[in-house]
Amino acid sequence: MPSLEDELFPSTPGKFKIDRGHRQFQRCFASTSTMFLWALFLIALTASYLSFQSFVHSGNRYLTASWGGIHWEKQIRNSAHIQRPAGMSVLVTGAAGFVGSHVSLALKKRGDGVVGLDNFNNYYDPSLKKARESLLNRQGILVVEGDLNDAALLAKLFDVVAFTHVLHLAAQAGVRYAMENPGSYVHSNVAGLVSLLEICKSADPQPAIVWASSSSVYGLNENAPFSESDRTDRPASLYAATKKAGEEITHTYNHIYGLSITGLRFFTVYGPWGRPDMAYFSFTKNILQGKTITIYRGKNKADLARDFTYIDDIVKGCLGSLDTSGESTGSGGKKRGPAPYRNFNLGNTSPVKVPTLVNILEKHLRMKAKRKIVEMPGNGDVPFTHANISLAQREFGYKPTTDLQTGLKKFVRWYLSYYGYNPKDVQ
Ligand SMILES: O=C(O)[C@H]1O[C@H](OP(=O)(O)OP(=O)(O)OC[C@H]2O[C@@H](n3ccc(=O)[nH]c3=O)[C@H](O)[C@@H]2O)[C@H](O)[C@@H](O)[C@H]1O
Repeated sequence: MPSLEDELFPSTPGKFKIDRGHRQFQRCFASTSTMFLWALFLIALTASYLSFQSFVHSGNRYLTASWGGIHWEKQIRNSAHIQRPAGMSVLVTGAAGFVGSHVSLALKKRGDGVVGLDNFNNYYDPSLKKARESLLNRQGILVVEGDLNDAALLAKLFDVVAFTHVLHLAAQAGVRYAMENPGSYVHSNVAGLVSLLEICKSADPQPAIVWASSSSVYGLNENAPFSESDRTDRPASLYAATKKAGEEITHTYNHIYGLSITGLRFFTVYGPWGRPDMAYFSFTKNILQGKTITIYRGKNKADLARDFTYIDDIVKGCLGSLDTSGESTGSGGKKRGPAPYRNFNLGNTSPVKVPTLVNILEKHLRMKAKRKIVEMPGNGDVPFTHANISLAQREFGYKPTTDLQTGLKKFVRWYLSYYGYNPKDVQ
């Protein structure tokens, strides 16, 4: 009997004498088999294509990802290592940021384990973030470069370390920038927050979460000082709206999954290693460079005022919140009982007018500012902020101790040394 190959491509046509019926049967059989072979061939081809694609995809991840591997995991474990009895291992998001770097150092200093996460974006000079990272590295704190929205990275971090706490400070900050780049607020403050909470809720054990909300949630509230029980449903900027959304989103995760949540409403935090986009920082830079500074003024020529809060006081507030956070009750995505849900004001309780802030800077810099006073543009600013801190005082003894004069003096000293000014030339 001829082979199928012979039948398809006979070497000597007419070699075989086959009767009609038999020939028809053979043709039919041959075409079915051919189709079968082609089908097999196509399936094999598709399978190889798909596995090649998946190889390329995963290969790319391993080639481009800045994380992963045995050495990396060892570094993470070392960084998270707890060195005091009953200490905590904390994942600090935004660790290369202003507040994040200060709190990370304070945690490490008292013997807690710290792993940082930061995307080092260029909202402001990333070299300042890198300089803060170097400080952290010198104290044995690793800062992983990555975004909150990278679920695979977050999951991996929780695979490697059973974090007891997450201090979530990574965010798109800045009130006025929200009009320029609204998407970045949604990306970090809403999508990024949910991405982080998804991992935390599934973790076993679940960590307790302390995160940065903002005084801006009070928006158009006119009760002074601002209390946690005041209305927060009239935000004046998209930034404020995303922080308010964060408070609602975290409430949901507390309610459904038993995550312990503490939101901290920071009031205009300032100090050494601060954020260049903030007024006290950019005023300092411009005064030193002899440039004009723009000072906003409210309705009826009323000066704007802020409850400026010094970084060391904020650090104490963060530590107090972490220490009293209580435990999450769920595990692996299942709630086992009610967990704490808290929001606290962390302010200074003594608002200062913006022109007074400028007077203080002039005194420390021994230079006169060139002032331009303009009416507050409708860009999300609120006329004043003022914190009532009695709740945080009661819960964890929060008591700010640095006034604006003292705090700005420390900031100016840091600024001059960091940017290489000779203080004698300035002061
Ligand atoms: O507590 C918060 O939750 C927020 O605090 C901070 O916001 P703000 O209180 O707006 O601080 P900041 O920009 O320093 O402006 C201070 C004052 O200077 C005025 N201001 C500002 C710029 C300028 O050129 N001129 C001017 O008069 C301005 O009108 C204002 O009156 C954080 O940036 C924010 O991320 C968030 O954390």
